[in-house]
Amino acid sequence: MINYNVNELFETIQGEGQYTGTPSLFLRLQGCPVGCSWCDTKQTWETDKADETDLQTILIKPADSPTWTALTADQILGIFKNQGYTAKHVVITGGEPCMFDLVPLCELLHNHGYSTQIETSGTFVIKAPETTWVTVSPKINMKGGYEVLASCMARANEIKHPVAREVHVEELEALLAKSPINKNAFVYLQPISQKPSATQLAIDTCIKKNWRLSIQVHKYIGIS
Ligand SMILES: C[S@@+](CC[C@H](N)C(=O)[O-])C[C@H]1O[C@@H](n2cnc3c(N)ncnc32)[C@H](O)[C@@H]1O
Ligand SMILES: Nc1nc2[nH]cc(C(=O)O)c2c(=O)[nH]1
Ligand code: SF4
Ligand SMILES: [Mg+2]
Repeated sequence: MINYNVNELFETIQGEGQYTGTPSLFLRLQGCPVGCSWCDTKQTWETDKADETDLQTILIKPADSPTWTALTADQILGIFKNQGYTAKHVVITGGEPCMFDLVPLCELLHNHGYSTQIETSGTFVIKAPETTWVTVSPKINMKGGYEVLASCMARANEIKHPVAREVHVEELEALLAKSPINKNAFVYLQPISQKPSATQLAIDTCIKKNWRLSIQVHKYIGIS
């Protein structure tokens, strides 16, 4: 049975991409080797045995921390059912969730009436059912290898690319030119860290390219 290392589990409103505004159960998995300099969840990078804790500590986490607990798919479903949550959309993020085989977890959730979405960097093979909504935020020139990234791009329901400078737009254009995406997939630009110059770049480029804008709504309204 697969153990998923869980950093956080909470109910909120999806703040990014196509599902923005959707009440969602967030499952943040521990571990990511990619190392983006601007990453807003650096507390998830290392899976240190000394940071292993119990479920109650994870459920009441008051602030970002590297603590995690190992849970099976059945335990995660049990928590979703027993916590009094109303959201029926589950967002699996991290860290890098595709370090885990997400098929058994997503299938179990689908069988119990939940929809699922994963947020991934495109640096690991995506192991999730066909009906899982896949958000790929491609980590270009990072560890992982091009073949994996290309297969993730082809699988994506949406591409969501963080930008702060023109070079980030150019690297996405270069990737899209050599790496086909689904004809129904959406392309989003997301300003890095709410910087006004990044937001302006994203606005201007989205209008020019007919792409979509994803601002991290949760950060503007001060929710997790
Ligand atoms: C924290 S990552 C976790 C999932 C996965 N590792 C990934 O990168 O997609 C979730 C999303 O937040 C984005 N992100 C991370 N730090 C950001 C920042 N400072 N500003 C804007 N977006 C950020 C990522 O690119 C990704 O789309
Ligand atoms: N509200 C909210 N929406 C989000 N969308 C993607 C997030 C992430 O950290 O992956 C995130 C998050 O941390 N909070
Ligand atoms: S891949 Fe995702 S979690 Fe990993 S460092 Fe980059 S933004 Fe952070
Ligand atoms: Mg976040």
